[in-house]
Amino acid sequence: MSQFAWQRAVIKVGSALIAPDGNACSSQFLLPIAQFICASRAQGKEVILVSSGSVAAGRSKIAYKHFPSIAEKQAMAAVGQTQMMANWAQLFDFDCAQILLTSDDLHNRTRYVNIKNTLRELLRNHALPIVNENDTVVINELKVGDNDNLAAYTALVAQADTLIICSDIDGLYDADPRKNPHARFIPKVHEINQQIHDLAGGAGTSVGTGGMRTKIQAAEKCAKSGIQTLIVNGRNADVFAQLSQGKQPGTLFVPSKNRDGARTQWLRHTLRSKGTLVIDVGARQALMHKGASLLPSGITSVLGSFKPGEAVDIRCKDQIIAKGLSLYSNSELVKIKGQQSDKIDTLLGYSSGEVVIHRDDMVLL
Ligand SMILES: Nc1ncnc2c1ncn2[C@@H]1O[C@H](COP(=O)(O)OP(=O)(O)O)[C@@H](O)[C@H]1O
Ligand SMILES: N[C@@H](CCC(=O)OP(=O)(O)O)C(=O)O
Repeated sequence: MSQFAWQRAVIKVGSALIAPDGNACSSQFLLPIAQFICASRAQGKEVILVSSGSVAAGRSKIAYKHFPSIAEKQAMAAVGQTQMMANWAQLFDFDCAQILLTSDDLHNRTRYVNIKNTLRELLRNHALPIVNENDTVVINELKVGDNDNLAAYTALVAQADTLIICSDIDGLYDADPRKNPHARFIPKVHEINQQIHDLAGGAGTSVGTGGMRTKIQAAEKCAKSGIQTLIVNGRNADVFAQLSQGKQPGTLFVPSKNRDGARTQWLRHTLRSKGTLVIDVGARQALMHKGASLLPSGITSVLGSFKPGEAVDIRCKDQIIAKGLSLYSNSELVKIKGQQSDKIDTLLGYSSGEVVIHRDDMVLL
């Protein structure tokens, strides 16, 4: 079995472990995880917990008909969150700190910095941060939506070196083992490409959200930032004994060698796009394969409302291929799209440069 080393980890625990029967908290699977956290801290390692389960924990407390509405689920989360926190807190003899986040918080620079500072202070004071999505205040479009991606964002903000996702399955298989009994286990993934994304299916139980699909997305975010991700079966106590001995159970996603710098990370993960530039196939080719900047001539349409300096998605046909900072506003781009760069001056009466998005201000997605 391979060795597994880390210093600062985000450990994500899914609903299936917090509330295994789907409607109340249980400590059944949490004890080995808590023991592992304590043992790791005693070795000088730092841990941040991302814990799901508030909706499942509060399910039996809120009346609903066949399927709970969004408001009913939000009420379940509000009741369940305190129970989930209490469930963890009883397993530790140090302070637990509740952090509830939304996607907005992670995409706003001031809030992002505040989250980063709070996490740093909590770790410095040996408290255990326990993060969940703030389900009360978000509607679907503004949600991170699943705690796998929330855990990846948390690992980025906290500058962790490792993300450990504790699920109800041993790791990644080449098909969902709940549906295909012949699925084969994959212990290590060196590159997260389309083929790996295609292996992943949805949630395995009614309490899980996102399934393996969102775990691979989380692993990809981390890999691009130099963070390793391990998916393990949190129902198997032996997994945590192995981790404590520095061994690697589960599926390890090796971090990318060409890790993003801080600016690229900011562009890729933190900045929220205010609009979309649709480009033609020639421009796509130039961006994807020639390292080119985006010129007005390759833009076929402009969507959304944005100012110069704001982030936009770059789309070709149905695929968003890149994101970048536009030097021009949407109304300026409507006038210069499809035109040669030397016409910008004449069309606008001024020019902010011959490119619309400079290569240095762009990330391929
Ligand atoms: N290729 C795959 N390999 C392993 N598990 C998969 C795969 N595709 C889908 N799954 C499903 O993902 C489930 C775990 O995700 P999920 O139900 O969201 O749990 P969690 O609460 O841990 O996030 C597994 O139980 C399994 O059924
Ligand atoms: N905020 C939700 C998290 C939902 C979620 O992502 O669940 P899971 O797939 O079990 O990690 C809750 O606490 O119920």
